[in-house]
Amino acid sequence: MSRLSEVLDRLAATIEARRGADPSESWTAKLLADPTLAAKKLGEEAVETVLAAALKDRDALAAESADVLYHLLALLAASGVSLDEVAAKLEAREGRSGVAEKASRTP
Ligand SMILES: N=c1c2ncn([C@@H]3O[C@H](COP(=O)(O)OP(=O)(O)OP(=O)(O)O)[C@@H](O)[C@H]3O)c2ncn1[C@@H]1O[C@H](COP(=O)(O)O)[C@@H](O)[C@H]1O
Repeated sequence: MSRLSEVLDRLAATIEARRGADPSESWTAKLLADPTLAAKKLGEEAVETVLAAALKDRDALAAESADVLYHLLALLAASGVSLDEVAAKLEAREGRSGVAEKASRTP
């Protein structure tokens, strides 16, 4: 398993463990209690990621990417979408050509 897979697994478990925790003491618990807030924060972090890339700021790009991954995991947990469901979507795309698929959808 890659280092990223391992840390994401640990983070997902930490997020699950925050269910029912006091939102005034845990940002994660606050996101879990409010999927709309989680979606908004994910959008903000995505924009900050795009800006970091545009500025060619490698360190900021890595840091903002970490924010995106954390907030995506929190949004999925808040919305009741399991990581297995996301994995199934990715698995279904394995081996397919993105370019060919896009072309087949274009009249
Ligand atoms: N990985 C994170 C993580 N990444 C970001 N954040 C929080 O997400 C919030 C982002 O909000 P803002 O964008 O408003 O804050 P900001 O990023 O400081 O502001 P900008 O620099 O973006 O303007 C901040 O409060 C960060 O602390 C995180 N909060 C928690 N975790 C993980 O979740 C675990 C549980 O933490 P609790 O949330 O405290 O239970 C932690 O041990 C970490 O592993």
